[in-house]
Amino acid sequence: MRFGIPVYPGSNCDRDVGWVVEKVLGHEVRYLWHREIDLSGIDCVIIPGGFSYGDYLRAGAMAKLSPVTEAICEFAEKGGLVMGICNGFQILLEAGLLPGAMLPNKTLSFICEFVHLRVENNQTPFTSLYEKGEVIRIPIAHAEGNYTCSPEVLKELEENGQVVVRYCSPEGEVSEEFNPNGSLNNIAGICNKRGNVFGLMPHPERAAEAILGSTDGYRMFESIVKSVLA
Ligand SMILES: NC(=O)CC[C@H](N)C(=O)O
Repeated sequence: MRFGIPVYPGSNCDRDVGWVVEKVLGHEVRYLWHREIDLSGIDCVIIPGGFSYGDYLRAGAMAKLSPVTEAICEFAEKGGLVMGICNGFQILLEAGLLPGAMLPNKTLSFICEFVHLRVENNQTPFTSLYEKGEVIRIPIAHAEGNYTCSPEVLKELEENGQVVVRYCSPEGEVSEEFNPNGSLNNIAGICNKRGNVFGLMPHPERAAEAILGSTDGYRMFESIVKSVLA
């Protein structure tokens, strides 16, 4: 299958995601410069992390206006699979493909560390190869990962199972102590109602090979392949 990876001025994880897709997963990649509008032949879009447009205004606020983002919105509208990692998640929020917004981390600092996540929903195309309730270890690296939304949206996210991964302790306990950035309800990643758009702050591509210290992120890529080729 073929993955599309948009590249905005300031993206910096595009090649990391491309490496995992091509060299580890063994599938095809097409890099999509931010002016690209043709997504034909692409089975899944992965919006990579980084600092698109220097994170000016707000992270993702300017990338929302790029031609490729409009094309990604149309792709998602048609049911195409879209995963946004870190800055990619921020762009999905700004573009309105996912509800809510990001605030600066509660620490008011950039955080780069391994965290634990509890898989809350394994009925998505991105998480089907995990167990429900499984605890995985994946790194975060961001300054604006403090997810927020209205009480109504939060209720809806929780009731619909749209909270896909949550920050937790190594044993799976969800509490303020194990919330690195202040995110509402320890939310680390959410999907849309339809389930074809998924955004998360942690970086699965940085936990996809043993040499990186964890392979827990790899099954997200494998889950996508399974759902597209099944
Ligand atoms: N690795 C990333 O994508 C993080 C950068 C992100 N723009 C931030 O909040 O700092």
